[in-house]
Amino acid sequence: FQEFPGGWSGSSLRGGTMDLLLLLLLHGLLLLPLAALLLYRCSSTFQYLCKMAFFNCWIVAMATLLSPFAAFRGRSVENMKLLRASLLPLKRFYGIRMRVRGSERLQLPGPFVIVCNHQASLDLIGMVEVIPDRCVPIAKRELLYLGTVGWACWLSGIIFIERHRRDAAIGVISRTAGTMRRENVSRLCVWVFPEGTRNPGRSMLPFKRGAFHLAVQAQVPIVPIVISPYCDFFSSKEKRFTSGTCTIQVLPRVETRGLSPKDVPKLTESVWQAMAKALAEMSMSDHGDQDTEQLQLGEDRGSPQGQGDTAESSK
Ligand SMILES: CCCCCCCC/C=C\CCCCCCCC(=O)SCCNC(=O)CCNC(=O)[C@H](O)C(C)(C)COP(=O)(O)OP(=O)(O)OC[C@H]1O[C@@H](n2cnc3c(N)ncnc32)[C@H](O)[C@@H]1OP(=O)(O)O
Ligand SMILES: CCCCCCCCCCCCCC(=O)OC[C@@H](O)COP(=O)(O)O
Repeated sequence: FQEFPGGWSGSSLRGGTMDLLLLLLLHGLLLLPLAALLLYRCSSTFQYLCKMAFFNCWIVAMATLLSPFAAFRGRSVENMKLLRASLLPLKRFYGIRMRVRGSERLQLPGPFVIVCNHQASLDLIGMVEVIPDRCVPIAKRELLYLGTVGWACWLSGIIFIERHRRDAAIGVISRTAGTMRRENVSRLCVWVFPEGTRNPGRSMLPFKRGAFHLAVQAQVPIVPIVISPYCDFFSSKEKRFTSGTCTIQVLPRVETRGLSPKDVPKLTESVWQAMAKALAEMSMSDHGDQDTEQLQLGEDRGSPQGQGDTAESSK
C-alpha cells in the first residue's frame, strides 16, 4: 500500500516532464525552420551550403527517379534528353539568367567535338542550355561510383575515362573517334572539358590533348564554347552563391579535315587562344552585351586557327 502513492506521484512527475519535453520539442520544431530561415537570410555561407546541398540532392533525386525509365531503353544517347530535361529547371531555382550567343553555330549537319571551359559542377546548368541532341560528355570515371547518378550517366551513354591511366584513356578516345566516324548517318557529338579538371576563376588551365586527338582522328570540326566566369554570383572558395547572369558564347568552328596527329599541339594551342580571348572579353564586359556582340561580329568568319602559335608549354 505504501508503494502505491509513491508509484503514482513518480509517474505523474514523469508525465509532467514528458509534457514539458513535448512542449519544448514542439517549440523547437516551430522555431527551427524560423531559425534556419533567418540564418539563410543573414549568412551567405549558410545560403551557399543550402544551395549546393539542394543542387546535389536534385541530381540524386532526378537520377533515382529517371534511371528506371532510362533503363527501359537501355544504354543510349537518347537518354541524354531525359538527363537534360531534368537539369533544365535548375537555373530557375537559382535565379540564374542564361544568355546564349552563337547557338546557330551548333547546328551542323555532321558530327563534331565541343570543347568547353570547366569552372565548377555548376557548369551542368550551362551545359544543358546548349548541348545538342545526340551529344555525350566525356567524364571522369569516378562519377560512375555515385550510385544512381553513376547509373544514370552510364545509361545516357556518357563516356568514362580514367584520367591517370593515359593509355586506357587514349584507347577510349580512339574507340570514340571510330564510333563518331561510323555513326556518320546518325551523327554523334562529344562534349569535352579539355582542362581535365575544374578550374574556378577568370582563367583557363592549359588544355589536355585528348579532345583534339579525337577531332583529328574522326576528322570532324571542333566547336569551342566559353561559359562566362561565375565570380559575380558564385564562388566555392568564398562560399558565395547568389543570383546572376551567365553568358554562354559559342565560337566559330575549327575544321580539322586534313590535319594529322602532329598538328594536334598547334591546334590545341590555337583553340585555347581563341577561347581565352573570348573569356577575357566576357570578364571585361560582364554586363556590356553590345560590346561583345560587335566584337564577335567582326571576327565572325575569321579562321581562329590562324592566330597565335605561341606554343606556351602546356605542362
Ligand atoms: C537519365 C536522367 C538522369 C538525370 C540526372 C543525372 C545527373 C547528371 C550528372 C552529370 C552529367 C555529366 C556531367 C559530365 C561532366 C564531367 C566533367 C569531367 O569529368 S571533366 C574530367 C574528365 N575529362 C577530361 O579529363 C578531359 C579529357 N582528357 C584528356 O583528353 C587527356 O588528354 C587524357 C586523359 C587522354 C590524357 O591526359 P594527360 O594528363 O596524360 O595529358 P595530355 O597532355 O593530354 O596527354 C599526354 C600525351 O598523350 C597524347 N595523347 C592524349 N590523348 C591522345 C589520344 N587520344 N591519342 C593519341 N595521343 C594522345 C598527347 O598528345 C600527349 O603527348 P605529347 O605531349 O603531345 O607528345
Ligand atoms: C550517392 C550520392 C552522391 C551524391 C553526389 C551528387 C552528384 C553530383 C554530380 C555532379 C556531377 C558534376 C560533374 C563535375 O563537374 O565533375 C567534376 C569533374 O568534371 C572534374 O573533377 P575534379 O575537379 O578533377 O574533381
